[in-house]
Amino acid sequence: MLSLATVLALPVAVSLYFLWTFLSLLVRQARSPLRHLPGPPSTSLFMGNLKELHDQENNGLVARWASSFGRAFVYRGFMGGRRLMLVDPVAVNYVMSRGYDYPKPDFVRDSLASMAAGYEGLLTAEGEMHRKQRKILNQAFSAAQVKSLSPVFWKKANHLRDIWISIVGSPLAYSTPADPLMGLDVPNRPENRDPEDAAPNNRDSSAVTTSCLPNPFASFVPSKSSPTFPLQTGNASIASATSSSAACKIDVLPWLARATLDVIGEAGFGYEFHSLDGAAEHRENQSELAQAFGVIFSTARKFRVMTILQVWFPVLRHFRTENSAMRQAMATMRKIGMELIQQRREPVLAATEQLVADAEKADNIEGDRSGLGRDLLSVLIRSNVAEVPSQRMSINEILCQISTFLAAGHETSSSSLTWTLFALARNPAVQAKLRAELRSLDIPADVVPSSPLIEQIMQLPYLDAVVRESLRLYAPISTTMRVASVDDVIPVSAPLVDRRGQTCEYIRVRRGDIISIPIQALNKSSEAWGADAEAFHPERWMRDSVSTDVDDILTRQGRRAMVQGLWGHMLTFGGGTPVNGNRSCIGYRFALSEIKIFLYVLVRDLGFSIDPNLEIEKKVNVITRPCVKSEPHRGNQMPLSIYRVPVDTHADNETVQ
Ligand code: HEM
Repeated sequence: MLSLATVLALPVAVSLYFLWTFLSLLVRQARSPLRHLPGPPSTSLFMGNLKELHDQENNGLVARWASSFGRAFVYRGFMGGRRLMLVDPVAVNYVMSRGYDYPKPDFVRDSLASMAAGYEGLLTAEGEMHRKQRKILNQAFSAAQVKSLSPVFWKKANHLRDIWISIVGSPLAYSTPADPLMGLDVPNRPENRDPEDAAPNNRDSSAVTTSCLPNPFASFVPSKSSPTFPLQTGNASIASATSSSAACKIDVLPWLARATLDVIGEAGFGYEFHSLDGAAEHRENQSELAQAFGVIFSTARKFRVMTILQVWFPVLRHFRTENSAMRQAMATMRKIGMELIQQRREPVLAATEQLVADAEKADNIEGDRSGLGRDLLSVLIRSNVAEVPSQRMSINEILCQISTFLAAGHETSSSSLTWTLFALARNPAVQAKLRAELRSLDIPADVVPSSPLIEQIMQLPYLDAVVRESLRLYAPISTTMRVASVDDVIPVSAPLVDRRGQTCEYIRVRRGDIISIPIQALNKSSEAWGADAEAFHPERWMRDSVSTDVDDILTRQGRRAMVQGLWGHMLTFGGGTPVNGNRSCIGYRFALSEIKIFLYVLVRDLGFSIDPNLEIEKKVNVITRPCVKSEPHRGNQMPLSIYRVPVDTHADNETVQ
């Protein structure tokens, strides 16, 4: 029998814990040097400035704050917690290039981990574990290895092109409403509904999405619309402009998400998701793993009060409620990951042993390892049996990498492709010029191009300029967050004046201070990119007769961005250094190659336009996705009109709406 004292002790201990945690956080906040920096007033006791920030991609809030408060200012997070926002290029470069001193905050890692990445995947690992994994995995993303994946990109791009052509040819054939996420309806079944859902019949509208809790796994975009719907009246001009075919309105977002999931499944792991076959009449082809991902992503998109409390009270992270569908989905992911490893283990290890034996026979002590498979799964399997601990990954680490790469590797690319097609639809002259360039290379669709031909696609200057400009204006990951793991001083490009009127040569931070890096706002800074920074203007990247070096061209245009970043003077793919934490995108070559090949295949034969009255907004839930402003109830979508462009159409004659 429990004594009364024991019964009372538990709630008292729990209350004390919460009080203690809360008070120590308040004390820490009060003592943080960030309190001296200027910033906007908090607009909510509980949410700080987060509600306003939620729409920052559409209202230019960060730029306005920066013009009022300077290049480093403080805004308020949950319960008024101070967060440092950096738009100063020197400060941004300093933080981003010190990935291990400035890791991802715990609540970000927790959030990523609970959505399939686990704590041991490349996105979530920190310190030595991350350094080891990055070194092992780099070989699967070398330029040569990515080049060898071109046939997969080509095949999937053509598959999508054929589907769109068949829809354009016969709109009604696809008019059955289908869930864009492979027809999944699992989370909507009453038995699978999450008890925390306020309005179970209106699942997504009850879930507030936010950019404050980065979650790349929240990114499978269950738009509420059918991926295709028949052409509406009023678009007759498109049909007449494209004599040989009518246009069809298609929500390109879910189609591109399917295509890029199929790409990473096959290119990374030799796994067929069959998600492009997932239109209404092919549901039986959808893979088990695709369905599991659907459940995980749609559950992960929800944002609840509990999530906020878990940021402040870490103990609550142990009380995550997962419904049965989520638990089942996680188990399926693990099971299929294990199957993939088992299937490939023997051939990979046999090939490795053979190479070692051959090397010994040839008295080659170093061992020629060039013949080893460098695909992601082979690299992972070999790492599991490596003798040297610094090259070895456990089975759990490998399983985490599989889910990490499947998730991180497809939604970013599909978001990027979606926004590029949107930009082309909104800029018909750019689209026509690009198509003319693409058609200058005559590659038959039914033949996988040779390596030199693929290289020619990669080198097309206008295609390159369009991709750069789109990745600048529509960075799929629009904000990233870091936390100071040590007390530090961050250098700045010019002295700051703090709230006390004192001039500071640097920013002082304390261990535990949270830092926001607004990637998208930096990419659109007029200081770096000029007065037309907000405009889609691929010409800014064009090589000219004086120079073929884009860096040189940008400098001469006075547009040289001051942020270093991994690629193109932008943080679109993040940044970092091997010495102190390279947290930049390991898959950027993969993404660039995939995006260029998809654009080549799709834009060469198909035209894209958009109703000029449609207002498209950015919605951020780690990944930036489009929404139609007047149709928030439909969720994420990008309805474009697609039509065939006859081969004899010349750029000058193209009258695209
Ligand atoms: C347009 C497409 C893509 C964009 C814009 C993009 C962007 C980024 C960014 C900004 C980061 C750093 C995040 C942070 O530090 O907070 C990142 C990390 C990462 N990306 Fe990508 N990514 C893309 C495609 C891909 C692809 C195709 C893959 C894999 C096939 C991939 C795998 C990863 C992984 C594993 C990380 C974590 C790296 C680490 O921490 O060491 N990404 N990506």
